[in-house]
Amino acid sequence: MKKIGFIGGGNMAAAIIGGILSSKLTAPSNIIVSGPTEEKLRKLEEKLHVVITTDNKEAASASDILFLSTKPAVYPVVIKEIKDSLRTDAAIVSIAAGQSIRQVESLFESNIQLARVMPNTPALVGSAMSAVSPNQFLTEENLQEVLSIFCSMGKAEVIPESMMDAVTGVSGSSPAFVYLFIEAMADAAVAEGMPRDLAYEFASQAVLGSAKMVLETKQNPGVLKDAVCSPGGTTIEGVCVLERKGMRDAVISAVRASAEKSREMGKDKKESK
Ligand SMILES: NC(=O)C1=CN([C@@H]2O[C@H](COP(=O)(O)OP(=O)(O)OC[C@H]3O[C@@H](n4cnc5c(N)ncnc54)[C@H](O)[C@@H]3O)[C@@H](O)[C@H]2O)C=CC1
Ligand SMILES: O=C(O)[C@@H]1CCC=N1
Repeated sequence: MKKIGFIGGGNMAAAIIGGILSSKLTAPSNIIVSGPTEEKLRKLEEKLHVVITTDNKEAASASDILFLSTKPAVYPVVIKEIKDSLRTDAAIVSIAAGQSIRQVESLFESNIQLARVMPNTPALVGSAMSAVSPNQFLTEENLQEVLSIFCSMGKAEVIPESMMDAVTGVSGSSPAFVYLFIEAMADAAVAEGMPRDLAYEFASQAVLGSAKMVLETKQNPGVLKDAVCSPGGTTIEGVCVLERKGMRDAVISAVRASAEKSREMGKDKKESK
């Protein structure tokens, strides 16, 4: 069984590990996580029963598939630390926003097998949307391994790297936008007298069901929207308010701002000067 390592055991690593374990892709004993804070790692160990270490090199040398799951700013430090400890055929999975394949390759200073991936936190509940871009050295076998990991926790598509900034906005960051939407809908229901827990259940199930309608009926969202708006009814009143308040413009601007930030982070330092 392949060993899977994580350099950095934060939110996204925990979501991916949770996804891998719930789908029973591998046993917790085949997963090793490294990080600087022993106390934080102990919590992961207690919850997920994975192997932990404060030594990044130990995690790197033990792994066939190694996730770089620290913040992008820490990449230069951790890559310098681990680059001489990699297994010969190891595949590196970089999940950092805005870190291009070229940037990561140049930090390793060798022909590493690399997949740039943008997952999202719904991995934890088996509903991730992940995008995978392989570099030229990633073998077909390792690409399939990486895809099987991300398919075990939701959907995954191989995409050209040029689409990665758009992906970062539309699926990497967008869960936060959707949570804002759910929270706001629930606040409104509470204001109308609904208990808070019931309000979250109703708002979340409505979002889940609507998303399933788009995915499963494959109808245009505009057609599905029209079917909810009875003539002279309740829904069109709400739709008119959202249009007046610029909801579409706000959402488009938010997704594009995330994509733009990713693009900016991906520029080489000398390019951005
Ligand atoms: N949170 C999300 O929804 C998503 C995050 N990502 C990417 O995942 C990466 C991690 O993001 P989060 O989990 O949100 O951040 P986080 O802050 O929760 O996790 C980062 C982890 O790295 C650890 N770390 C810091 N310095 C380290 C070092 N020198 N060696 C080893 N570990 C170190 C920290 O202790 C922390 O546990 C980022 O690159 C981000 O762009 C990608 C897609 C979605
Ligand atoms: O906020 C971030 O930078 C990360 C990447 C996508 C989602 N979270």
